[in-house]
Amino acid sequence: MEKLMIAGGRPLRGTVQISGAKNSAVALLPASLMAETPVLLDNLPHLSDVETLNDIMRELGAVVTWEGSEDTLRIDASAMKPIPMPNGNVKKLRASYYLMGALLGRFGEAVIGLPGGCNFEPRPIDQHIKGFEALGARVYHEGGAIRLQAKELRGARIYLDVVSVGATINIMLAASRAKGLTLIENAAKEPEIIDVATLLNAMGARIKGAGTETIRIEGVDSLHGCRHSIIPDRIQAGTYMIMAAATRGDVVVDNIIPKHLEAVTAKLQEMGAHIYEMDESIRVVGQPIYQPVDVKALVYPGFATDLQSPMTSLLTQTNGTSVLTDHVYNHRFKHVPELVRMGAKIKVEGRSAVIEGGMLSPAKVKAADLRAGAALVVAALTVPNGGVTEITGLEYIDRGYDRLVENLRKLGAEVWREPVRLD
Ligand SMILES: CC(=O)N[C@H]1[C@@H](OP(=O)(O)OP(=O)(O)OC[C@H]2O[C@@H](n3ccc(=O)[nH]c3=O)[C@H](O)[C@@H]2O)O[C@H](CO)[C@@H](O)[C@@H]1O
Ligand SMILES: C=C(OP(=O)(O)O)C(=O)O
Repeated sequence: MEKLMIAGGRPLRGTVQISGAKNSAVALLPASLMAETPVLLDNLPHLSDVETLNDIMRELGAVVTWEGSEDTLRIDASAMKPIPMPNGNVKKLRASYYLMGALLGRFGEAVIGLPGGCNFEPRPIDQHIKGFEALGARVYHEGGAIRLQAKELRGARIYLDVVSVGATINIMLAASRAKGLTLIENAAKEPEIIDVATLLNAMGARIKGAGTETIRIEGVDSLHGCRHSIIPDRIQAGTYMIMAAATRGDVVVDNIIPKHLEAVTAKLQEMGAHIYEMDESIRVVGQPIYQPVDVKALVYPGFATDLQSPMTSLLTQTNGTSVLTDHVYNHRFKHVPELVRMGAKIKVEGRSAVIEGGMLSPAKVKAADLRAGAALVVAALTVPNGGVTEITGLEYIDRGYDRLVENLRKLGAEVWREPVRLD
C-alpha cells in the first residue's frame, strides 16, 4: 500500500494531456462484449477500474489484449459466455452494473453482483431494474446479486423517474438487441452517453437522440466489431483546471472538448481566474485574489457532481464565504472532515457545504472516495511554503486519475508516492 506525499505551495505551470474518460471507458468495455467480432478501443485511460473490467471480461471468456499503441485495447468476445458473476471483481467497481445490460442484451441472461466502487451515499439501481423489466426481463434479487432472464427482449417506452447516467446507458445496451422500438424518456444527457451510443451505432445498433432527453433505439439482431476512440475525460480535465486556479498557476489542459467544461469555465471566470479557450484545450491562469461564489452541482450540462469535491478545496482559496450545493448526490461530503483537518473552515448544512476562505496547513489525511481524494490533492497543492501533506486511500484516486504523479511533476509540483509502513 502506498500514500501520496505533496509538498505544497508551487504554482502549476505547463501543459497537461488528458486521457480518455473513465466514465465512458467503463461503459464502452461492457458494450464491446455485445459484438460478435473484435472491437478496438483507442484512447483508453490507464486506471484500476479499467484493469478490473479487463479481468472480468477475461473471466467471461473474452480475449482482451493491449495493441501496438499502449492506449488501444482489442476485445474479442466471440467465444464469451454469460458466466454468473455474483461476487469477486464485480464488487470492486460501480460500473460493473453495465455487465447486466450488456449480457442481458446479448444472451438474454446475466447474474451480476451488486456494484461496489465509491459509496459516498446509498446509490440505488432501481431505475436500471425498472428499465430491464419494461424490456421484458424477469429480475431476481439473490443475496448480493441480481439475476436477469428474458426469453425475448421487447422494445418499450421507459420514463426514468430520476435522470440517471447509469440507467440510461444500461437500458440503451439491452434495448439495442430488443425486438422493436425503445424510447428512453427523461434520459441523462452526459457526453459519455453520446460516446456509448456512437460505439453501439458503429457496432450496428440503431440509436438516435443520445445527448437529448429522449433516446430512440430500434433493436437489431446482432452487433459486430468496429474501432472507436474514447472521448477525453472532462472530470480529469476539470480537476486540473481547478488545480491550476488553486495554485495560482498557468496551465494548458490539452486534448479535451472545451464545450464539455463550460460550467467549470464559467465558475472559474466568476471567481476571477483568467481562462482562454482553444479548439482542443483550455488555458487557466490563476490570480492572487478570488471572489467567493455559489456552486450548484447538477446533471449535465450543469456543474458536475464529480467536480464538486475538488471545487470545495478551491473555494477555500477565496476571500469570503461560498456555498456549494450538490443536487445530484445530496450527501457527497466525505472530503469535508479531512479538509477541516487541514485547517479549512467548512460546515455541512443539509445538502450544502458553506466554505469560508482561508489558508490550509499540512496534515495526514485519507481519501474516502475517488473525488474526495482529488479534493485532498487540490488542497495539498495550495499548502504554503512546501508543507507536506500525506494522503492515504490512494486506491480510490487510482480509479480515476491516469498518471497523476507523472502529470503533476511535469507541471512543477513536488509530489511522490511512498509505501505506507504498517507499524
Ligand atoms: C460510472 C459512472 O459513470 N459514474 C458516474 C455516474 O454514476 P451513476 O450512473 O451511478 O449515477 P446516476 O446518474 O445514476 O445517479 C444520479 C442520481 O440518481 C439516483 N439514482 C440513480 C439510479 C437509480 O436507479 N436510482 C436513483 O435514485 C442516484 O442516487 C443519484 O442521486 O453518474 C454520476 C452522476 O453524474 C457520477 O457521479 C458518477 O461518476
Ligand atoms: C463516483 C464516481 O465514479 P463511480 O460511479 O464509478 O463510483 C466518480 O467518477 O466520481
